[in-house]
Amino acid sequence: MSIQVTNITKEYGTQKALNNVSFSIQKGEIVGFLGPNGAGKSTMMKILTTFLKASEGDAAVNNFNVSEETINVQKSVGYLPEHNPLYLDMYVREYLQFNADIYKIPKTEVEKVIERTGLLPEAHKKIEQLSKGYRQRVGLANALLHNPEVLILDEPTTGLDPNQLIEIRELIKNVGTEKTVLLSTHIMQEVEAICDRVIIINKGEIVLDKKLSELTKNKQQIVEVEFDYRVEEVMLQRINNVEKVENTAGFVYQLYFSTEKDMRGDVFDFAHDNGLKILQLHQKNTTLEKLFIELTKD
Ligand SMILES: Nc1ncnc2c1ncn2[C@@H]1O[C@H](COP(=O)(O)OP(=O)(O)OP(=O)(O)O)[C@@H](O)[C@H]1O
Repeated sequence: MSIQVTNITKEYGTQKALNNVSFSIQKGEIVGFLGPNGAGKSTMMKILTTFLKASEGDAAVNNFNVSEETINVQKSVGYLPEHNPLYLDMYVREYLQFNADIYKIPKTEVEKVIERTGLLPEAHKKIEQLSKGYRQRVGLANALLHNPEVLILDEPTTGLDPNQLIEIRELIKNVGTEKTVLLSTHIMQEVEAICDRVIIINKGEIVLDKKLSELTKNKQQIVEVEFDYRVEEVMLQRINNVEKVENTAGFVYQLYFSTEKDMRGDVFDFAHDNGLKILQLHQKNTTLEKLFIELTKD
């Protein structure tokens, strides 16, 4: 098992940030740790990376106990903290070489991670000159330097613009083909885009732990479609299995279906039969979003 958490409780004074939390993550899984602000995500990650001690319970990373075998845990884990601390006046390559020296990592590894994280064009720049997306890449490169088996990423895409977001997600997905990844986020689409499994935490307790493939088996489905022309909602209601139609903007419609069948083909046929052009068409899975709201509301 890559990560094993058993009945972890963490108290800050009288406040319980984590309450009897247990889960395990197998080698090679990419798991999204999803929860609203203050749910306890960072606290859990700090315990797994040995920065904090739990008040009660036990955890192991790569089969090393976090309170007894801290050095081995640190060797096994690459950690990107929420507020990625960087020495802004250092150059990218210099910063990574500096960290490699501290941990006695060969310089050749620095070049490997620079290449792997797409930092080559920026490696000669000062960190302060980099965009937020590239700074996150530096953080990720730093977390990968010692080639750890497990990556723990605390909100790695917060504050990134849509292009950077896609790039960093791709990078994480790529890295995740070889490593176990636990990443925290508030963003459901992120989990859907990157993860195999989702753990939702609310007020220090796990409220859901499921494979994404199990969630998508759900029968609810929304197809969002943009036509080149206005369409009467009663017309759209004629498409098979439509339960509800919403005109969300201009000629954009959300069609709610209650079936496992992928309905995009039927929407395409509808457009074709009615002489409409489709400007965009995609299927949205509402399950995770609905579950999140349901499970984390007060
Ligand atoms: N050092 C601390 N001292 C006291 N309380 C703390 C400390 N760190 C966190 N907390 C509290 O513990 C709870 C969980 O915080 P944590 O940072 O783990 O949540 P989170 O899910 O990571 O939130 P966010 O998404 O906002 O980063 C919060 O109520 C927070 O205020």
